[in-house]
Amino acid sequence: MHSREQISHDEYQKTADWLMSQTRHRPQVAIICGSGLGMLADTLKCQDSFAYSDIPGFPQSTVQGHAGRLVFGELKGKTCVCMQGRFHMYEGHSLCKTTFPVRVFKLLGVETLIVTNAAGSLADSLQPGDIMIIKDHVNFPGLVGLNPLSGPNDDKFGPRFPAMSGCYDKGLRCLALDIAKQLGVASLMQEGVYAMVGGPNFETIAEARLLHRLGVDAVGMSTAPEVVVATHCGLRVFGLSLITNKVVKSYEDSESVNHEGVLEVGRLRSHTVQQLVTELISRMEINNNNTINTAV
Ligand SMILES: O=P(O)(O)O[C@@H]1C[C@H](O)[C@@H](CO)O1
Ligand code: HPA
Repeated sequence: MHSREQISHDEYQKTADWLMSQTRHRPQVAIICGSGLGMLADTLKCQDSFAYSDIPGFPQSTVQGHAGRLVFGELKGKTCVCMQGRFHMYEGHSLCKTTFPVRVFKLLGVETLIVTNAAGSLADSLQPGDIMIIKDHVNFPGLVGLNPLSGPNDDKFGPRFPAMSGCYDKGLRCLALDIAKQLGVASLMQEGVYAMVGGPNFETIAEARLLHRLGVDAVGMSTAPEVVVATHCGLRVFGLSLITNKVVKSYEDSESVNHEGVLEVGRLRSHTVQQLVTELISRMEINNNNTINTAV
């Protein structure tokens, strides 16, 4: 684990410059697709897509259900960039590598980041197939010093000590709940607290009980570092957890979770997640006025 690896501003800039030389899209919104949720990119029109292996400086995806493609395109009048596949700490990436794309998005002019993930539920009110709007998170690796912002601060991106108290935008959370009502899927949706654990193993029963007692509603292995870096550099953030399984909390329970089951729930709910994200992007207000840059 190289958690203290540093990436210079120039390296982020080089990747952003390369992307801007390859596509005329200038994205306002970035989407990170969680396990089994890569179909979110399919909604984009006028696509330009790049394999991660072709993008200078980009890490590689190694997890099944994470295709490893960056897709640019238009959605309901907004320009978007979508990561079909994210990077996890448990793959052996340093935290600054797992969050590398977020700073590149900032340099591309992105203003809003939408993060999605697959997660197991601890709250009794959350069933597999439900969608949790992330209200807040507990960054367990971060609490013990595994933080992508560790090391010298890059003041060009943000301050040394960024506040995280309002990191999931309240206006977007309210808008998403409103959209859920209009789409007739409000019964599937509620707000909750996501916790990131390091993975790659799923939780023991004792760990599940601990998380439950701490007030965690859903647990996963990603998202928090991306949100920390996004908030540090001033991006507005919206997050969704697709609940793919109930975390086993009882010694009497003979069920156990596996990655195939996680991906399967992603496929089953793909249409609803797509509709929600599309409507949210369509209705969100954007301050800047990026459109396709015909000069490139
Ligand atoms: O990328 P996400 O957080 O959606 O992936 C979750 C956590 C693990 O990577 C995997 C477990 O099935 O899904
Ligand atoms: N625990 C951790 N990560 C997960 C889970 C889980 O139960 N389900 C999907 N990702």
